[in-house]
Amino acid sequence: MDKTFGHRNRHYSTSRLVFWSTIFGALLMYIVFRSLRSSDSLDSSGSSSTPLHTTAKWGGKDWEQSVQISAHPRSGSHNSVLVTGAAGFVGSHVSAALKRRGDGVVGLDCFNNYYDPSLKRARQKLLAESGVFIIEGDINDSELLKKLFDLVTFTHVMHLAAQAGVRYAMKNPNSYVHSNIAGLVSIFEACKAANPQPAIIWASSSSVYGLNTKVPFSEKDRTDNPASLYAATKKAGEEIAHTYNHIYGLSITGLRFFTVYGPWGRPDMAYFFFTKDILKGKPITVYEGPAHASVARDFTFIDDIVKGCLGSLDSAEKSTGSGGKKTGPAQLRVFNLGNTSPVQVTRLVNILEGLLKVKAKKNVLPLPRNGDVLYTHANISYAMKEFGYKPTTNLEAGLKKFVKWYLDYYSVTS
Ligand SMILES: O=C(O)[C@H]1O[C@H](OP(=O)(O)OP(=O)(O)OC[C@H]2O[C@@H](n3ccc(=O)[nH]c3=O)[C@H](O)[C@@H]2O)[C@H](O)[C@@H](O)[C@H]1O
Repeated sequence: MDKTFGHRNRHYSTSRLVFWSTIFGALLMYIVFRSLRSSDSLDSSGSSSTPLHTTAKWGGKDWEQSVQISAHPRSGSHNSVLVTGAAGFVGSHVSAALKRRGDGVVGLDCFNNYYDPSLKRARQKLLAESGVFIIEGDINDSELLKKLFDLVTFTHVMHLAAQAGVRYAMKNPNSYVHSNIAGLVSIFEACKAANPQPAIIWASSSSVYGLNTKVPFSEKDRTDNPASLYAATKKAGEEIAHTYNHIYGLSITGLRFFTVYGPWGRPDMAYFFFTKDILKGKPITVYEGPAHASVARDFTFIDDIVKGCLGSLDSAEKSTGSGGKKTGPAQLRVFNLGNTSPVQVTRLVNILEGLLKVKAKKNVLPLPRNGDVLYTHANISYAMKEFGYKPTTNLEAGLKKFVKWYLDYYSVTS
């Protein structure tokens, strides 16, 4: 009996072993598959098609205390600012500048993997050392936003979180809808429901000018022909801002940034990966327009952009709504924040070759139909008049500061 059982047992235990090992194997495969998909990091071509937002965790007594301490302004300042995208390029520089002058600053960032998250973590660490707490969370998390507005009476929201990048929009369109449309509405919804309502300054883009031929670009120009989904989501953002201003009395200022560059920049931008590839001896692709026309950008150094962001914040009027109703007309503005002197991309490469002391290996290709435009050029007279915006760093000087940072950060001996 025992034997049979034994035998059966043995037979039974063998079949159980096979059964459970099959289950376990399948489970293991599933876990590996899921973890591969969630850590689906992008190669430089940005091939992932999964939305780049992440589910993050927040809350608890310690967390609430960190938020309130970080949001508290130093004496002499009355600003408590929520900076979304605070671990990003512009967001981290703006957060540091606000904190330096005594404003209370709380950051919010989803730390997605659109580009190397370790760069975002390094920015987060630097900001933590100056007393800026960055919450890991998604701007679409309305629960989180409500909690933040319950904890802090924010005077301003500097909304810089977005899915950036003109060309990547063709690879992962959902990420642009999630961050630049749904995310913007989520922020506006939280602000409209707050009492008192904050004033909002948010990142639009020079790309809204799209295929316009009248240069330099002025805020009064029509922006009806965006050339990329990225540009279209920013243009849509400006229309959405108009409705939240009109209905709820939110004071809203849109900032059309013109190809921002500088230390702690974005690895997905040409000046950054050109530097990396030139140092590695890898070829770079330089686009050219029809009839070999050179492509140009009104490259704007990050320190000038920070001045534009703070000037916009300081000149923003209060919102006029409360409890979801407006009590009077509210301020609605859009500013060009550029350098007013476009430079050809070929010139950018020459400057980098000089700074890096390495000759670039260039492949010249026609500008692909990937959403890129031939040129940008900002008319900044409106921002100049409204709050004295005045860029002071030209491309040579700015790239010198960027290259110095790059060589140090990646501890590359040039
Ligand atoms: O002003 C903005 O609102 C946008 O600025 C930035 O977009 P762009 O101005 O396109 O910058 P970027 O990609 O660095 O290409 C620079 C130049 O290099 C050319 N370019 C690019 C890649 C390449 O391989 N070769 C090349 O010649 C390319 O044709 C272009 O002429 C931000 O990414 C975007 O998020 C948004 O903020």
